[in-house]
Amino acid sequence: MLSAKNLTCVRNQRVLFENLSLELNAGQLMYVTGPNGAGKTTLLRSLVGLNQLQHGEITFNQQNISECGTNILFIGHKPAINEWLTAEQNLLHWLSLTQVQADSTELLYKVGLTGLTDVPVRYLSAGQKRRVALVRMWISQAKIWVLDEPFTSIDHKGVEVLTALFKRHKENGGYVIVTSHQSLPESIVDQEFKLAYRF
Ligand SMILES: Nc1ncnc2c1ncn2[C@@H]1O[C@H](COP(=O)(O)OP(=O)(O)OP(=O)(O)O)[C@@H](O)[C@H]1O
Repeated sequence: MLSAKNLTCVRNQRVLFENLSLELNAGQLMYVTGPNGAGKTTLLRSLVGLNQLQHGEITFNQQNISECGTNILFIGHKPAINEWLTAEQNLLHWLSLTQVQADSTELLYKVGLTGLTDVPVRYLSAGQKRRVALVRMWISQAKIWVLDEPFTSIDHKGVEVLTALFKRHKENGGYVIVTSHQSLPESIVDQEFKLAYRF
């Protein structure tokens, strides 16, 4: 179980959230919603230990989240990709950091990036760049996926592909925490967490 207890975060003298607690079980997806500036990104970064909190504790199966690095896949809303390299070169780099054996051509086909072998990422469209960033979901062995706005710039077909991937991850006992300003299919959402804007 992923558990967060009594999280408090203050930014620029504004309390974003206070005594916030949540729990997510294996095989569940949590959809974090809220207006611009409410603190969704801050909450997601906090959940994976990338953000300093004023107060609170986050554990995964009773272990502090800071000790669970290999079990977490975090994809932020800014694509953490090297734009001077091609999609395949980025993918090969990520593969080299894992024990996963995978065919890069097949993976790029799965994410809809076929035929862009020689194109540096900086020349790709916004949606194609997003797809490069998201390819990490296909090679990840992490149980916990924390995804900030994964659907931004992604077309209808791409959203369907991602939704199917979330479903498969859940069926395999994975955890998914996702923010989106687009609505998610109800069938894959187990919990909606509404973050209010605090003044
Ligand atoms: N490191 C930081 N230093 C100062 N202020 C910050 C920092 N990180 C976030 N904030 C502020 O915290 C607030 C919440 O930001 P956050 O990005 O978490 O919101 P959000 O709900 O994800 O918004 P959006 O829907 O627009 O993406 C914003 O007012 C932002 O300026």
